[in-house]
Amino acid sequence: MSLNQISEQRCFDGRQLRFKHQSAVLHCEMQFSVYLPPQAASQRVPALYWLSGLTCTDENFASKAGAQRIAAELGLALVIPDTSPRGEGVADDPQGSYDFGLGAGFYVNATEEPYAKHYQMYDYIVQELPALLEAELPLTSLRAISGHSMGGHGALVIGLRNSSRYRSISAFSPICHPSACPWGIKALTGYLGADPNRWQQYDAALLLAQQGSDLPILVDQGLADQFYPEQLRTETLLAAAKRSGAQAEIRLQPGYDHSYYFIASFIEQHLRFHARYLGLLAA
Ligand SMILES: N[C@@H](CCC(=O)N[C@@H](CSC=O)C(=O)NCC(=O)O)C(=O)O
Repeated sequence: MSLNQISEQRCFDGRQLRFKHQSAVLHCEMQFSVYLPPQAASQRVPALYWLSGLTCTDENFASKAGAQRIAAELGLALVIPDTSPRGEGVADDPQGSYDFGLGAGFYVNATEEPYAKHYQMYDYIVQELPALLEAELPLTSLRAISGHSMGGHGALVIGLRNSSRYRSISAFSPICHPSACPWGIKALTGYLGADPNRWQQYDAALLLAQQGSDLPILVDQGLADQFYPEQLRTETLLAAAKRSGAQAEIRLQPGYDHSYYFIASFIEQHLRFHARYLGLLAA
């Protein structure tokens, strides 16, 4: 067993678990959380991968979103990775700011020094973690992907680029067009270098406009979000969906901000959306 369990709590007759493991891709020890619904005691279950935002660890979503009750009802596992590599020797932002480096891996494979050795979060989420978890835990290979803000960007990019590995994509308040917002430009320059041509593979609005989507997409964006529209650029995703004819529902929700109160308000709808495409609910 290459997973070391750190903690366990009973939750809606299922198990809220936390593990650590040595990541070969990230070259460091990582922690992540998993919720196993009660059905996982007797059978393998599909999983929703949740990618969190800037400053988060694997604990924010597990403790704030209130997703476990519906996940237990549906028979859906929740896999909640950390947001960056961690530990001594992992380079951070030189200024120690919250939007780059530790807690801000942006789900890319870095090519620039001193980040390239550890900041390989794209491969960690797409390849290493599912392979590990499907070998060690009662999970099927049916997956969906979702996330918030930086994690919404990660979910959209990873889902769009890996349509054979997921059944559906959703996002809350995603950074839609990182090539053209302050958070994104800082991160993509730092991890990938100054050439914007290298950023396109990690830009959901550009990917969606160019290739459309083989997967259904659900996005919720609060209209009282302090980062909307400057950082999130939701209008670019709306335009890309329209242009490509993708099966994308992008909802603007009056009064909601960027917080986990917003996520908690709509997470049930996102879980039921994914459950339909994972075969857990009638279409
Ligand atoms: N500290 C920053 C804002 C940090 C922040 O709002 N983080 C969000 C995600 S933002 C995009 O990726 C978050 O999820 N925080 C954790 C939580 O539990 O709310 C600032 O001061 O502006």
